[in-house]
Amino acid sequence: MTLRKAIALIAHDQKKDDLAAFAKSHEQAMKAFPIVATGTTGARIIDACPDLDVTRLKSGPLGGDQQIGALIATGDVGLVIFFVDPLTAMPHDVDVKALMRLAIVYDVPMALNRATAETRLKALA
Ligand SMILES: O=C(CO)COP(=O)(O)O
Repeated sequence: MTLRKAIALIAHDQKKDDLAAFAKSHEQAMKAFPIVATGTTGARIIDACPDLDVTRLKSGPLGGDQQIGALIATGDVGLVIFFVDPLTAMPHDVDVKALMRLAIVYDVPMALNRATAETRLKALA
């Protein structure tokens, strides 16, 4: 991991199109940061934004959310953008909750929808 803290990108399945479009429209701003992403989300971001420096972790249900939580705990993540699907039950809901908890514990900004993500990226620029 570089000295610059990473932006973590995560999206539930129903929100992956939205996050890929969001990343495309903010590619320039995000290019200055290493990106970490859960597995399937990361593949979508790499497709949409080939110039971004994306490290793909495990898929969310297989531990990817927890890996991002661990990176928060080690101080390697400076911003989490997580497009959450509020209408679908997830088998790994406890992992998502644990990730949110660590973002709170370590006071790392966590954008859970596009409107918040826009404000956070503007703040970074
Ligand atoms: O499930 C997720 C977040 O909880 C996202 O994982 P994927 O990016 O692998 O779909």
